[in-house]
Formats: sequence, structure tokens, C-alpha cells
Amino acid sequence: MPDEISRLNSPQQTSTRLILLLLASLFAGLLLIELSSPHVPPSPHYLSWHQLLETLSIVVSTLIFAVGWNTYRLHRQRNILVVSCAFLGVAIADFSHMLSYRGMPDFITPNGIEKGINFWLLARYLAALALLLVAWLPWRPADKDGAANTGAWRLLCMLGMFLLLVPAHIIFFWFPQWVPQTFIEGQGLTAFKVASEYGVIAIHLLSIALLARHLRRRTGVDVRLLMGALLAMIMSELLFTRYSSVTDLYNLGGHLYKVMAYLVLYRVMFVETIYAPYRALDKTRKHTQAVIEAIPDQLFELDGQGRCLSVHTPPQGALIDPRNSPPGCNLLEVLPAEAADNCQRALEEARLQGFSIGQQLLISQGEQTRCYELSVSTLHQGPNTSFVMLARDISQRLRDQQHIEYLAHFDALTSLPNRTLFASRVEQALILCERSQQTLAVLFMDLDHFKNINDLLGHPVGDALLVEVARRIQPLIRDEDTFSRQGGDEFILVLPYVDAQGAAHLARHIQSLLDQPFRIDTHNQQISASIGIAMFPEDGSTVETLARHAEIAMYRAKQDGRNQHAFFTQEMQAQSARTLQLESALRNALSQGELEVYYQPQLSVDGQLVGAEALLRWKHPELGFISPAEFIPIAESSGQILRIGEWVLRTACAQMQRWLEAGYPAHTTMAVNLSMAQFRAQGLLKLIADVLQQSGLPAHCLELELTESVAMHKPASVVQMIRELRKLGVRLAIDDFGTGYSSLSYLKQLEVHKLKIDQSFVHDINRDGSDQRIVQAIIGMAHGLGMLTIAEGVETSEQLQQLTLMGCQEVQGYLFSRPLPAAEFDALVRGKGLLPMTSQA
Ligand SMILES: Nc1nc2c(ncn2[C@@H]2O[C@@H]3COP(=O)(O)O[C@H]4[C@@H](O)[C@H](n5cnc6c(=O)[nH]c(N)nc65)O[C@@H]4COP(=O)(O)O[C@H]3[C@H]2O)c(=O)[nH]1
Repeated sequence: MPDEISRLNSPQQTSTRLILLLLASLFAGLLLIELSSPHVPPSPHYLSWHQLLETLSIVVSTLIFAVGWNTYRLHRQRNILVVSCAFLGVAIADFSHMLSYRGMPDFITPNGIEKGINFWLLARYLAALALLLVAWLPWRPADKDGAANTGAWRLLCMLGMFLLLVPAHIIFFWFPQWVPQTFIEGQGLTAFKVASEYGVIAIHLLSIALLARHLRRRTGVDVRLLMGALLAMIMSELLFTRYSSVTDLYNLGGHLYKVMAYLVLYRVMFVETIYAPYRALDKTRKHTQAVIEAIPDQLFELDGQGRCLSVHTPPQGALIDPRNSPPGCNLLEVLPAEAADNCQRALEEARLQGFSIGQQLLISQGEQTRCYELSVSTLHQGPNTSFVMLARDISQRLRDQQHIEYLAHFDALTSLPNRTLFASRVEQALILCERSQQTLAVLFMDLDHFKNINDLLGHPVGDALLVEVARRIQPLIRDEDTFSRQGGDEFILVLPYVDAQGAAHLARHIQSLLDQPFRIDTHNQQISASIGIAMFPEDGSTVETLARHAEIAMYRAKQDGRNQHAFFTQEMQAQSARTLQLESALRNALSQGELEVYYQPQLSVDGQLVGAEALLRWKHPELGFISPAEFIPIAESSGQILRIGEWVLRTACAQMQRWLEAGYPAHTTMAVNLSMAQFRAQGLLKLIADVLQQSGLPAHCLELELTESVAMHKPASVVQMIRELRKLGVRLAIDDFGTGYSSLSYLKQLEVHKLKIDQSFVHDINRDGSDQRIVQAIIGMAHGLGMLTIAEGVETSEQLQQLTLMGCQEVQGYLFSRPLPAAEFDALVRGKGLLPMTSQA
């Protein structure tokens, strides 16, 4: 049935075509009747024709009544109920009209033309007024109050109809004189009769006008078809205004048109009450089917015993294979025992409360175990209970959940506990140690120069190294210990019931294990670690304190030369407190005028001034002079170096420009230290250009000093940046040269102007043969690459002599002067005659 219906066109299309066809043929029929009527004599068999047509009309009217009346409970459209009841009335009135027709045996009282016309008009007005009501009232369901109210409405309507029909029949049978005359024998229809027919036509026209409002709206009813029925009724009425004999062609045509109009009306009622619900049902069925097809779960319809009434199987992840489990098989018998029990439980639950969600079934499939989650709802309750059950394969979801839980507690790279798990485990360990009054050791381990490995060899190598480090240390860890990665190259080991001696022993063991080279891809990688140790209860009683103190101790191990371990001490605590104090004091140092730039002369080996190095000084009102070696790293780590470094740059450049204006040689340079953060900061080029422009200092008089470690960081970007700086015209020097690992080829790419030999090599240059060889190699390399060399930290004339002999071109150190405030620097330069004679002002 639904398929048959789906083959039908939409009601809109059907009605438009039907209406046009019907109206065209009815109109043609009208013309035909009009033209042929004078030539067609009244039919001698008219009574039979009349009976036939009226019977048809009564049958159709009864059908209209039947479909509307019987389906009212489903559609609850009051309009349809009104039409239905009215057409019951029409059927009865037409029946009375047929039986009262002249020529028929007397129907209760003697028959006659007027008696027949009276019943006729009653039927027509009933139909017309009912349809007017329908066109006027809105089309919507009566109410949602249930069957009781529905029955009451039907009864009311039916009663109303009989209240109208019964008195009308009584009048037409026994008091016909109360009704105006409608037909005069020999003359034909009276004006009243014709006017009455026009009245019916007027009501129909009014209905059409009212219906036209709904043409563009979506109403429940097929408005076009209804309008068509009304037009057919109008044509029928027109014919009835024209007849002069009850047996002529007009009369016959009018009856025929009436039957056709009622047939169209019946179709409207049929579509609305029977076809439309089926169509909606079909639509719902298709929709449901599409939804089922889209469901990635296996869907079962089961009876009360668990037998499969129907199964929808998705392409993947089915609970049971439908090929092995034909329809009608009992699901509970097909499933493994434990899964069947759970399934049974879900069905019971659904039977009791209407639904069941969340029962899980574990099914072994070869090597794998899959997990299914059931959702069951009860379709029918009672003796014929049936269920709809969805079995969703949640194996992947469970795996993902497990993975997420794993990631929440373990480090994805090394599979070691992460910070979260570490914290909870250590808390437990601390409680146990406290109870048993035992010690606990926290080891904070940081790999030395790990950043360089990441930068030079790439992150994949760095990651592989971290994994290997973890793997090497893992066998040293006991069950009660916690070995975790905190992020980056930092690891923490927590060892309950271990004393200081044991902790030191483990630290040494770890360091000796790391001493062995690591093979990563094709690289043989050497790494070491600095380890800080904090002990419970002496160094703290909480996880955070112990970890922080162990970290402070680790920094001390780094300061002391790396690849060693250090225990946390109170002195370190004080140091760390001082770091915090300095960090906060430094924030206001610039605005409070506590910072000053000192200048240290840089000379050629024959004693002429070639430049000055700007060195920052901080005099704190309470703490006194604080060494740059102490506060510069703090400024770097707290991010203040950018602000402070810019100020140094501007002050030093402005100073050198003033000195140049005061007669210093035009090539005198101002060397300014650039820290890593400054060098890597966005906008360095713009800043330098701006400083030069503001101060007026020629670019070649500014020399930027980068330490070798800065130059080594991310070599490719450093080379690029140095090129950009060279384009600006500024000079570049590599500070502390010899302490890093610059290769000759890398140095060549850097294209700096000057190498600054680190003072650690200068210090023992007269005593230590290896320092001499290093310095000689640096000078030789610089010469080879066309770079100048300057030695810093020259304190004695022997050192100067040695450096001169080795070919070093420039020197700087306490032998000539300590760093001085600008005025003292100038006085010194002039006092000692460090400027060429021509420059002396
Ligand atoms: N023993 C000895 N030392 C000598 C001798 N001649 C000079 N010095 C010291 O050696 C350091 C040379 O500066 P540096 O290597 O750039 O090392 C500097 C530099 O890295 C950093 N620094 C200083 N000022 C600034 C600055 O404005 N910006 C940045 N980024 N770093 C700065 O702080 C470090 C330390 O600066 P200072 O304490 O001023 O220490 C200076 C200087 O006073 C000598 O004959 N013997």
C-alpha cells in the first residue's frame, strides 16, 4: 500500500491538473447542453435516469459522510466532521427528494414536483452552508482532549443535523403550504425557486472567495480540489435555474453535474482523511528507514523471549553476524553465556521501567575482546512484549578513554608518571614516611646542555634521547619509588625510606649510567645530568617544597660545573630568596636611577684607544653595588633585560656620539653586550636603526657583543640575523670566545668583525701552555677569517706582552683601567693620552 501511494503524485499537482480538466470538460458540457437543449425532447425514461443519478449522488454523499465520520478520531478536524454530518443530511434529503419525485409512488404523503423541489433545495442549502462553514473556519485539529471529547463532538454534529432534517421533513410532508411556491405547472419554475438556486450559487461563490485566501498557504485540505467541487456545484445550480420541465435536458444535466461535484468533494475528503495520513505514514516510514540506515549500531527488534523479530546490521561493528543468526533465532542463545546474562538483565530492566541504558557486553572475537553497550526500549507492554535494542560497539571509545586516562597520568613520550600522578604518589609516600618516621629523598635531575642537542640535532633526536635516558634509569627504580618526567629535560625521582647517603649513591649511579654514550639514529650522543637533592623531613614536608628545594640544589650543581649532584642547603635557600629580592628590586631600578653605564677602554696593543665597552652597574640603596654577573641573569630570566638592555644601548650610543663630537677618532667603537633574549626579540633591527638615528652615532661605531653561546643558539637564524645587522652597518663581536663549541665552518658563516678571547684563557697565558695554544689557535683562526681579536681581562704587562707576541691586535683589562663612569673614562682617556695627538682637544 505505501508503495502504491508513493507512486501517486503530490496532491497539489494532482488537484491542479484534475481541476483544470474537470472545469474544462464541465464548461464544454454546459455549452453543449445549452446548444442542444431546444432540440432534445424530454426523455420518456427520465424517471429511471433521475433515480440512477440520485442514487449515485446519495451513495457519494454517504461515502463523504462515512470517511469523515469514521476517521474523525484520527484527524480530529472539526471542519471534516461538519462536512460529513452535513452530507449525511444531504444524502437523506436527496433520498427524500428522489422518493418524492413526480412519477414515483407516494412517499408518506402524495408526491409532486414541489415536494421534490423542497427536499432538493434542503439538500442543496445543507451542502452549500456546510461548505461555506468549512471555507470560513480555520483548518486545525479540534483539541487534544482525547476520545471522550471526540465522541461528544460527533454526537453534537449528528444531533444538529437531525434537528434540522426532522422538522424540515415534517413541514415538507404535512405543511407544504408554509413553503413558498417553487413550480407552476405549465409555466415552470417560480421566481422563488430560481432565486433560491441563485442563493445556493452565491453561497458557493462566497465559499470560493474564502477558500482563495488559503491557496498559497499550507492547509490540511486540498483547496484547489475543493474549489473545483464548488465550481462544479455552481454549474449544476446554473442548469437548475434553466429548466422548464422536470424531465428536460437542463434538469438531467444538473443532476449529472451534481454527482460529479460530489465525487470531487469525496476525493477531497478521501485525500484529507485517508490518503494524507497514509502519505504521512509512508514519509515517516522512509524517514525512520533512513535513520536506521544511518545508525552505526546493530538494531534488533526482539520479542519478550529475546527472539529476533528483525535485525538491522551496520557495515561494521555488529554484535552478532546476521548470516549465522537467521531471523527468529533467540539472541540470548546466540550470545556467550555472560553476555546473554547481561542482555537478559537489560531486557528485564526495560520491561520494568520502559527502557534500559548502559548494560555492557564483552565478546571475544579471535584475539580481540570487543565491548558493546546496549540501549533497550519497550515497544509493546503486556503479553506480547517486544523491545527495540541498540547494540553499540564501544571498543574504540573505551580504548580512547583508557588512552586519555593514561595521558592524564603518564608522560606520552617516556611513559613515566607525569606531574599529576607524581604529586598523588608522593603525597602517599610522604604520609607513609611520616608515620614510620623515615626519611625520603627527592632528586631533581636536569640534563646538561640538552637545549643545544634539540637546537643542533632537532627535536626528534632530543625526544629519542629523553626516552633513552628514562629507559636507562628505570631499572634503578624500586616499586615504592616514583620516577617522573616534569616536562622538557627535567625528571624527578622520589625515594621513600632512603637517607642522604642512599640518595647521593643513586645520584652517582645515574650519572655513571648517563656517562655511556647514547646511540640515537646514527649519532653517538654524550649527555650528562645535574642533580639536586632535597631530604624529608629536614628540607621540607610537602611535595611542592621538597621539589622546589631539590630544583634549587640542581641549579647549584649546574653552577658548580654541571654533571654533579648537590644537596639542598639553607644557604641555597637564602640565595634563592636573594634572587627573588633582586628580581623585584630590579623592576624599579631604572626608574629610581639606580642603574648606570660604566665604560671600560679597549686599546690597540700599542696603547691607542680603539673603543669602549659599555658595562651596566646597579647601585641599590640598601644592598649596595650588585654585580652584573648576578643581576643580568635575573634580568634575563624575569624578562626585564629587554627594557634594561634598550636603555643601555641608547645611553651608550648617545655617550659615544658625544665623545665623537668632542674629538674622539671617528672609528672609535662602543661595544654593547646583547643578551640572548634581546638578540632573539622581534624588532631588534628596528630598535638598532632607531637608536642610531636618535643618537646620530654612525653605524660602524656601534659594536654588538654576542656571547659564543648566543651565537651557537639556532645557528641558521643567527647567521641570518647577523647578516641583517651587518646590512645596517654595525659591527659584531663574539664575546667569551673559546668557551663554546663554534666550528671553523660555522664561524666562517657568521662573518663577524671581532673575536673576543675569553679572560679565562688570558689569565694564565704566561703559565699554562694549553691556554697559550688555545689563544694562539683563536688568533690564527681569526686572522685566517679576516677577523680582529681582542683579549679581555688583561691584568699584567706580561699578559700584554705575550698577547702582542701572539698577534692579538686589541686588549682590554684592569691593566689599563677598570670600567668607569663616563666622566672618569673621558678624564682617563685624556689624562693618559690614549687618543691620537690630533684628536686631543
Ligand atoms: N677579573 C677581571 N675582570 C675584568 C677585567 N677587565 C674587565 N673585566 C670584567 O670582565 C667583564 C667583561 O664583560 P663581559 O665578558 O661582557 O661580561 C659581562 C656581560 O656579560 C654582563 N653585562 C654587563 N653589562 C651588561 C649589559 O649592559 N648588557 C648585558 N646583556 N650584559 C651585560 O655581565 C658580565 C659581567 O660584567 P662585569 O662585572 O662588568 O665584568 C666585566 C668587566 O668588568 C680584568 O682585567 N680582570
